[in-house]
Amino acid sequence: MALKPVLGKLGSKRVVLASASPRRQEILCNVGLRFEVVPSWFKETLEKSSFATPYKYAIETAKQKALEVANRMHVKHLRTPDIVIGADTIVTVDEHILEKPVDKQDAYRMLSRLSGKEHSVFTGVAIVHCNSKDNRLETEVTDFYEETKVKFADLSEELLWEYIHSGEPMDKAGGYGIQALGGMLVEYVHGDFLNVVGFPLNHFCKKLVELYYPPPKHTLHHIKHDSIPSVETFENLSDEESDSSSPIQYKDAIKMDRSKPHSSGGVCSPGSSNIIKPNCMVPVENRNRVMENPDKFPSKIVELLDGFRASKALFVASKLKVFNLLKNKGVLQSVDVANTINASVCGTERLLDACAALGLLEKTIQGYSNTDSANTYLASDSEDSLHGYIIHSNDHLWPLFTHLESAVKEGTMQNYRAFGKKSENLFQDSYYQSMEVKQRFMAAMHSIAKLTAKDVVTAFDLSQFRSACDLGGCTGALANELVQKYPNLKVTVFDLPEVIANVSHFQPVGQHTAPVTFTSGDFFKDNLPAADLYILSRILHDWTDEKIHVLLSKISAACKPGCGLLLSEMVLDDEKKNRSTALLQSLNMLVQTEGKERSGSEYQSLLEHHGFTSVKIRLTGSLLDAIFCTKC
Ligand SMILES: Cc1cn([C@@H]2O[C@H](COP(=O)(O)OP(=O)(O)OP(=O)(O)O)[C@@H](O)[C@H]2O)c(=O)[nH]c1=O
Repeated sequence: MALKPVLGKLGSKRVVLASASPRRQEILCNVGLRFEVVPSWFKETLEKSSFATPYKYAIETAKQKALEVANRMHVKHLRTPDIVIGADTIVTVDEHILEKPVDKQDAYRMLSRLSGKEHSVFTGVAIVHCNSKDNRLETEVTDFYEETKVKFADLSEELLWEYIHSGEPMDKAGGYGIQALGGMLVEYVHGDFLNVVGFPLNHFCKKLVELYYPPPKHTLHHIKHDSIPSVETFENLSDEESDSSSPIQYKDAIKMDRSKPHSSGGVCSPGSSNIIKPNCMVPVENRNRVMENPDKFPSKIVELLDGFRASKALFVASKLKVFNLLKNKGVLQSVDVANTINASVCGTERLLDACAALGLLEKTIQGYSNTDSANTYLASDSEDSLHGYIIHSNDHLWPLFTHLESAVKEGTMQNYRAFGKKSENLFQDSYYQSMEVKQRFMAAMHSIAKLTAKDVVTAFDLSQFRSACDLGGCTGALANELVQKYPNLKVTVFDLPEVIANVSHFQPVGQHTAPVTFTSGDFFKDNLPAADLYILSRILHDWTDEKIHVLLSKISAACKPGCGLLLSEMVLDDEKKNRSTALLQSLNMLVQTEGKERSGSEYQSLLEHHGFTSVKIRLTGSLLDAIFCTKC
């Protein structure tokens, strides 16, 4: 395949898209690029008049977005990404730069300016290569821009307002979306259509070729097609060569591999499903889609086949406290590990080797030691440990998943099959039936909440609220993060009495912020504590739509106009085919609860039904996304 090597070069790298734009995510997803999404917090406030041309402004904003994410990820001691991609789209007309409208009047001003005229859409893109040296972040930035000209038809007042009331303009530069209803306003497009949508894919691929391969000019062919912009093929690029760590190294030039089956040369054909056509919704490919070349080894399928073995190796090493031992002792031979954990030498050696091959441990001639991420996330006594969730996965989720087939056939939870107990009252019967199970469950929820809380509380500006109530807030991990970020906020955690009785040993020590208050009760039965911000984190996914309506109507009744509601859940894409972690989590909800994961539009319609408006969704790139709305 001629196209694959270009993106294939990024296959072994940790690529981060520093953008909350769902369109950018779709465009890159559609071509099979694997990446994480970490939206940038950079505020688009650069002084426009200080830039000689609009595109320089777009490039600089794109650069600042990407650098902010690169720095944040580095500082947070997450694994520093290899590449961060940032982009910024602006519309220019009559020497004015139009960004996203702030309200409907602003959208009106923008669209009436564009009416009957040709304007330019610029997208600036920054590709930031990151390198962590002596704990310092080094970055190398490559940037470019693309311009597309678009002409609008004359827009009547009626059409204009109808379009504005559709809600489409609000999160889009220039106040329109050419890929949807906005396409109906357009007379012509000159240039790259995807550039208008938010990401100049063709130019991006050319940049990758420039970065990773010396372009042998004589082999570039141009293909023209009526409806599609011309595309240069990259057909003599092989994806078999070793990956160079620096993209700037031109010397490891690509070699033609004529022995490999080639595509017929047409990069984009009219029938190709990866092309976004004007006025039609973009099909989103699953980023983890099993794309195998049948002539080659089916490595993706084999990886999936192995998945359960890898999970179980992690679970068992965690259960046997191997990571705690190595954190304390540094480096040990397998025999010493075996003796300490009271296990066979031959079994321990195989487990340690598997963990090393999976990247959880380092293996040297001196013996085995923890990787940095094992020290941070796998040792049970670490601040950010995931140990609780791992043990919950082994002891609770694993038995449930062995009954996945029955769950799929019957469409119901499998608690009875897995544990011999009916779950009439889900939490009481499944998680709080014994002290041991309850503590394990709380530790699991605590570790996930700690891992995700910062992303959730910073997804939206909540500084206008004075009191918050985290319904089902369990150990208070999210609440504690909230009071750190908003010291003037008084936060109450509301949860079942069994939970509240056990929260004390999960509280942070030495924290100098206002304490969180814990109140016991059942949010389905009891009155809710008064607050001007309610929070439901990983709650709605436990329940059916009917029960969600009961809960939301109670919250809605407790809310005065202007009160906020913050949800955090894994949000599925609307077509439910793109976010495999969230889709697997939905299977996870099937085997153990009445609930499921939902898409952004599903949450939106549930919320709007109860008078919550201005529903905003932030994909955080972490394990939990955030949804915010206000009571009107
Ligand atoms: C003209 C046009 C724009 N857009 C969207 O407008 C946003 C631009 O804003 P941005 O500041 O570049 O990006 P963002 O959405 O704020 O995301 P981020 O990268 O996080 O700053 C992006 O979404 C684009 O798709 C469309 O979807 N269709 C169109 O026809």
